[in-house]
Amino acid sequence: MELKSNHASPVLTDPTPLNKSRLVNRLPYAQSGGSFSSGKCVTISRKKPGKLDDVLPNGWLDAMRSSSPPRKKFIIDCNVDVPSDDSDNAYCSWMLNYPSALKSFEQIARNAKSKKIAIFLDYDGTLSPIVDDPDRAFMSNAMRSTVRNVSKYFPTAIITGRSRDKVYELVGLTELCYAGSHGMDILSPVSDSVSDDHPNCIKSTDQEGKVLNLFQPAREFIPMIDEVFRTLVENTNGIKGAKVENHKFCASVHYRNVDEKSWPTIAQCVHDILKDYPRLLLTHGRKVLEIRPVIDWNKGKAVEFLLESLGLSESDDVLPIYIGDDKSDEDAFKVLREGNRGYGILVSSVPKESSAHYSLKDTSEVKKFLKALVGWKKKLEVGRRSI
Ligand SMILES: O=P(O)(O)OC[C@H]1O[C@H](O[C@H]2O[C@H](CO)[C@@H](O)[C@H](O)[C@H]2O)[C@H](O)[C@@H](O)[C@@H]1O
Repeated sequence: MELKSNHASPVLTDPTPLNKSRLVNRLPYAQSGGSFSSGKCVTISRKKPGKLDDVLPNGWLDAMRSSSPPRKKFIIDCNVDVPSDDSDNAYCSWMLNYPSALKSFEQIARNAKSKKIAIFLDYDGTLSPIVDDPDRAFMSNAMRSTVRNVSKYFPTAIITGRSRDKVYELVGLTELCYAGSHGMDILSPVSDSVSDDHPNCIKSTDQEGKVLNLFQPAREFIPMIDEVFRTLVENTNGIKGAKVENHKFCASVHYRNVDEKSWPTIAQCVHDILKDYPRLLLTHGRKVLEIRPVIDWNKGKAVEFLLESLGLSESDDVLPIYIGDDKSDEDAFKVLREGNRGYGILVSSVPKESSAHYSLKDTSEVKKFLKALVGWKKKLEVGRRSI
């Protein structure tokens, strides 16, 4: 499989040649999955959910079980108290590798002093706590006003797995840049550093009529995702608690509210779909299975693209800070760590392997950290003015 990693075309070239089975499929964007008898078109029946006739790949169910462990209530402070149980103990030793961004604030501020900070924020689990109903994952007004203040002092972007429209509806701040569908849908400032004749980049306007760049590297997948979304809705219809979301460039199947006994059925539905769409792949989020295009694009690439759009990619005096809680945020943490360019901050109340540099326990610590950044910057500016 050939991956083109430049901005111009991150799309993976079709991994399977056009074959007969593709011609007989009654879903226009699906491939294979049907039988072909010479010259005759055979209608493919969609499988009824629950028919476990194919073996799920190893690890699917384990990954589903381990995703999004319950949040831990903190009664201890690793720096002060003696850990009270094994899990506290494990968390405290994990924090030696991922120190608290709040407790390390002075150190972060020292390194940021002569640099331009750019802030990248994930939404679910970072700005709004994880809740059972994805449609009710509201951010508090206090968090909203904190993010608004952050954007007064630093270029700020939200990078989320949700659709761009949905996250804008939830955040509602015109001052920010938004990247939806894990970075596959970016609305960013028009900049000289992003070429005008970019095939995946068109001019668009925001809610206030401002001209912006709209970057959608998976544009050609919109009808395919739409088709997959409709099939998933149909096939998971009988599974109590299942919820399917269409994020335009990816689709999500939530199983947080599904009885664990039915998780194999959910997994099978998704597995069956993926067999018919070799240009789509599965990723695991927090109690959610996500189906997205096989393209060389992720939240890390989105950070790089946004830095470029903001005119911040070419200098050493830029310090990007990315805060996120999910597996998909790891791509962004990696970009920052590997390029030795900034700080990844993982939001987690349980130990997790991560490429982040620091950690915060939950959304309330995220708010404290963002407030601390604003307070520090304000002081710095007052200090500079009085010199
Ligand atoms: O990249 P993010 O902003 O973190 O978005 C990732 C997914 O977030 C949402 O699902 C998660 O949050 C829900 C609300 O708290 C929760 O019910 C669900 O279990 C979590 O997986 C969103 O609904 C997904 O579509 C995003 O992909």
